[in-house]
Amino acid sequence: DRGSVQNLPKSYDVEYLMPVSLGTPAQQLNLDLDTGSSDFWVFSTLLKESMINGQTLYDPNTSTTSDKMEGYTWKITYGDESYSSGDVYIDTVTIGDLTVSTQAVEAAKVVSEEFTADSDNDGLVGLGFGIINTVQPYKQKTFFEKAMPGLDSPVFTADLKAGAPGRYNFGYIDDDAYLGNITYVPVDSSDGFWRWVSPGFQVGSTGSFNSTRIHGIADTGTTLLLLPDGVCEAFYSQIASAEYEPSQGGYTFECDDSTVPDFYFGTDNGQMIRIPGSYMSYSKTDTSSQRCFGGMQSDSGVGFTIWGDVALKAAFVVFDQGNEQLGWAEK
Ligand SMILES: O[C@H]1CN[C@@H](c2nc(-c3ccc(C(F)(F)F)cc3)no2)C1
Repeated sequence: DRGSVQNLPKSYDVEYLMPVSLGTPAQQLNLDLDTGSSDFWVFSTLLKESMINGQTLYDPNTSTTSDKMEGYTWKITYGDESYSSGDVYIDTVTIGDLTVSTQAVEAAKVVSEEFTADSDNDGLVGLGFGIINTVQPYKQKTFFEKAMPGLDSPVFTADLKAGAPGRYNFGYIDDDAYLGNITYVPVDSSDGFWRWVSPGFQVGSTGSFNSTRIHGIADTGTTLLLLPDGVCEAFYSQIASAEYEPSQGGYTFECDDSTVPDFYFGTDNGQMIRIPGSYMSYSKTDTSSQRCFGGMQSDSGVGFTIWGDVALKAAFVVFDQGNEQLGWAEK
């Protein structure tokens, strides 16, 4: 079996949403696929009105295939301190023609103000590893873990694009979606993340390769590229107008600065992925100024590197759960 679904970036590629069908008759919601968490949760009719702001709600009571998991609850907090919690139902879920008939659907009863404010986002599909699922008393499998046994191949792929629709595929690798070869690196899933080690980085096409092992996770749900301070300093030192502005929350530079270099990160045996300099001007810091917030920022607040959308949208990425490895290819 296999599936394929288009993903759509929101403005500034802050997050990528995909259509998902839940229940019978099908209820279609737009969800955020997040490889950095492992809960499948949705805005639902269990929410108070004050927490809803245009989102599409999953209504378990009108689905003829839903069953409430009595006594089961969930509560999750994300990297930006946003959170949600609620009850759990079993129902059928279809993503890109791939159906899981008994998915644990976590129906929100409470969401934080950040989720309420994000009116396009109807919930998250966590495709990290199930050991970090938050459902109590017994954790539940991710959509991919439920689908995996029936798939042609135990993989899903992420093809995120800058300011354009991309695609998530399940169960197969589309050889027309990338250039050259896919380089695989081992994944340590013990903390539930897609954690891998990059051998180093290079700033600019003429820069030297810096061999320094960078431990981090591939996280489709994080917008930016969060890297060790030394790497950020090496990159921003090459940009004439770059400043570290704690008041703005990190590195900024003039949006029209023509000295912004490309950034390359190593995967394995000499392969590097090139992130175009244009991906590094994330957003205007405020309406008046012509300064942009950098797409690369320090990971010091997190404790490990996060290869978020700024990096992932430069590559074709294979999340190979069957073999616990990540595949990287140029595109
Ligand atoms: O926790 C880590 C796991 N992956 C990262 C992640 N963060 C979110 C998120 C999405 C939407 C919102 C909100 F809508 F603005 F509230 C907040 C956080 N989704 O994945 C961070």
